[in-house]
Amino acid sequence: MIDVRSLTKRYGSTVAVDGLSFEVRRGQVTGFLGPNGAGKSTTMRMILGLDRPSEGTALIDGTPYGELRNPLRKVGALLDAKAVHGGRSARDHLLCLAQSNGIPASRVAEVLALTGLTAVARRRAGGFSLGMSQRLGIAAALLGDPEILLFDEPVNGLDPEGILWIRTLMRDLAAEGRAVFVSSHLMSEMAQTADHLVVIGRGRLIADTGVDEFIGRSSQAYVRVRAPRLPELARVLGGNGGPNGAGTRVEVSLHGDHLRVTGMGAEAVGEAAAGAGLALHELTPVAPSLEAAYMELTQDSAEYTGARA
Ligand SMILES: Nc1ncnc2c1ncn2[C@@H]1O[C@H](COP(=O)(O)OP(=O)(O)OP(=O)(O)O)[C@@H](O)[C@H]1O
Repeated sequence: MIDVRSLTKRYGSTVAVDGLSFEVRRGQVTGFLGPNGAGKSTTMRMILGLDRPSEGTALIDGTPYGELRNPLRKVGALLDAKAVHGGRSARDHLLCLAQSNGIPASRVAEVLALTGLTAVARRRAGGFSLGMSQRLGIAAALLGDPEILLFDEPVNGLDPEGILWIRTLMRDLAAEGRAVFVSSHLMSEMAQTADHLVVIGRGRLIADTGVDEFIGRSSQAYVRVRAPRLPELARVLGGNGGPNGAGTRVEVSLHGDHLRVTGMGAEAVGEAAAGAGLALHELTPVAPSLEAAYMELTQDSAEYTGARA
């Protein structure tokens, strides 16, 4: 697990990261979202011991990265795909990394195969396309078979096939029980990949929430519910009413044969119905625009925003 506590980083008068606290757990993909300049890369660099925090801590299973005995076996990271010695072949680059980290050379062929690079393994990494470089960066991250993985904007500049590949890989790694922490400034991308979201703006935490709750909390999203005993269900949900745990008002309105519920996620609606012994015929989370939910949340915290028309 990654445990970030009151993490702060100042560069002169710039506060890049401001009292950030969150956890990244095993078995799920945690999306790290924020507008450009929000402090995502700086946070990742501090987790990896590449930058020293001004205040606070970032621990890997209770230990700072710099004190891990076999860091590559514990944590794999892709920060900058182009940060590879261009003159070496992909295979030599990985062999070198394996050797200096006490990882058996046989693992190199495995990660080359995993990332689809076997056929180009003897080619110079300097001549690789961005997509191939990303794959090589990911191969390096996987070399030590680590339990924890960090990817900084891994799909930047990739074609749809590359994006799908990375998305599937991250899901598979989480399904194997690893902690996957991946940054992005695009909500749409994370919505399809992440289980959990840590959203920051101007270095501060804005939301630390499951993807479903995040969508449910947006004012634009609602849950569509059909049930044989609609009026009763409306009373139960409305009666839950008032501000819910997240501080949002629950609103229930009747639209023909169904209810629209805002301020409550589908899971909560289902459980409230079950608690009251009411059957459901449909329970559909409707998110008109995830991007809009994200914009709504981060608009005040974007460092660089264009002038509004
Ligand atoms: N070495 C540095 N010296 C001075 N300021 C820095 C340094 N590194 C980052 N910053 C500043 O810290 C803030 C956060 O930057 P960071 O790169 O962490 O954001 P980010 O969320 O990763 O953004 P992006 O999506 O654009 O990469 C920005 O204002 C940036 O200009």
